[in-house]
Amino acid sequence: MSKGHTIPLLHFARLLLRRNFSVTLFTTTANRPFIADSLSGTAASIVTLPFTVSTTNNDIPPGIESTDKLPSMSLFFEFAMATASIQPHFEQALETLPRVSFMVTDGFLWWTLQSANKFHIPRLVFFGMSCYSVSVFREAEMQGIFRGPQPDDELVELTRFPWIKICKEDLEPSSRNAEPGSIPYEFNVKSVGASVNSYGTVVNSFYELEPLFVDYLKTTNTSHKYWCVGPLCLADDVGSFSGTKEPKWMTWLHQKKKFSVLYVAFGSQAEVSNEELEEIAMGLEESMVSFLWVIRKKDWVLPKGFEERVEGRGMAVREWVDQREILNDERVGGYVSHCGWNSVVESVCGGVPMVAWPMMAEQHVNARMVEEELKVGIRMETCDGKVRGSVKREGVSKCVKELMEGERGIQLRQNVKVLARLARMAVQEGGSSWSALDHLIHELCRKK
Ligand SMILES: O=c1ccn([C@@H]2O[C@H](COP(=O)(O)OP(=O)(O)O[C@H]3O[C@H](CO)[C@@H](O)[C@H](O)[C@H]3O)[C@@H](O)[C@H]2O)c(=O)[nH]1
Repeated sequence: MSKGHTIPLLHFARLLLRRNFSVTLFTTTANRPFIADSLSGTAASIVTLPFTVSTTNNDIPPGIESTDKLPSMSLFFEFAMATASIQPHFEQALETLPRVSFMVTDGFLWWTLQSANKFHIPRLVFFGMSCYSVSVFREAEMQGIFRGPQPDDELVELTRFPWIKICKEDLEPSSRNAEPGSIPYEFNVKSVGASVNSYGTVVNSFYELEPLFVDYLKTTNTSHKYWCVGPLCLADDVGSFSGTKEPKWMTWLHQKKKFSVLYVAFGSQAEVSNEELEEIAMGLEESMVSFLWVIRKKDWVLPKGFEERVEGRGMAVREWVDQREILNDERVGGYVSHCGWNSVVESVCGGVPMVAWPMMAEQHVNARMVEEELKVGIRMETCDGKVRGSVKREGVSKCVKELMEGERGIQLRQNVKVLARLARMAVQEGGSSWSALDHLIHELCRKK
């Protein structure tokens, strides 16, 4: 019930359909059109379950069934906890299905493990995170870094991976400071507990991207399996989600030169403040680079005269775009990204280097991976150099110029192109992700 989780799961469904599996998608009323649209023309069945949010203080208006529609992401934990009301409907529907080989459910829907156990169906978890971030969080947790006495922004070396240094600020404050008994704490305990006790995890990644971390997860927890079957975004032809009429931004993009356009977008749910939007606008204007900027916020007004001043060179849109199509266009030469894992993977597959500007969830650790481990991006400069420090127009302008016009940008583009090639090889017949899916199918279907 979050676009960043739904989209890769839909791609995974396509992979299974292509291998002649019969696939049933469970969703809720308001989410059904998105799912049905994405899977149109396939043989997937869709089951719609009712969802009524009932929270203690009624902060979540009725009819909200996806995190990108929440009035504020601070309501996320209440929203996620409320999904447990779907469980009886889910189980009723499971009773009507023919024999099920396995279920793949979102890591946030912890209660699906109980249902899976009741019906003797192996549950595979999908969290949508990289093996790098799961490994880093696990090691940091075991070393007690997030509860240590050091200042929030002091970097601490991971004993297991000594070249990686992280600080408390790399973990979301709502998780770091969650008190036992609080909703965030209970939610984390439930979802992590259910995940650990599930049969295995499906990962939207590929072995060659992060071999050390895939091996680490596989060897440190032998009772739980990991299958890297990605990049899942390659399961679908680019552009297959779009309608028939070319959107105005694609027509605009098609008039530009190779590698000349900077794409700026922050995923489906990050909350960018009005002050930050103002700094982005002014930074992009000052940089003189050509840009395509997706502003999700409907009620924020662009600075006076901005559109006239950047006319021809820059375009700002508020619609839902086909991001994969944009990142696969050779005219796009850089991406200012919040580092949601899907966006990182899509950027890698498109061969597009990044300016990493993490905002929430595990994105700060993803940003470290992008810059320090994969070497396919630079970190957005904050005014005080701190991980969660504020970003000003000078930082925006400097970083995007470095990416689009500097020597470092050229090197990063070369690095990411290598990974893009490896990504394609991984999903081809005989590639690592192809084989991982073979093993998954063989193991779970033979088990039945
Ligand atoms: O206009 C838009 C906006 C988004 N997208 C797509 O939406 C997805 C967004 O996913 P992601 O980049 O991962 O960002 P979030 O939506 O913020 O994802 C959440 O889920 C991810 C997977 O768990 C986490 O890595 C993130 O931190 C978390 O915020 C991607 O496939 C984008 O291509 C579009 O196609 N068009």
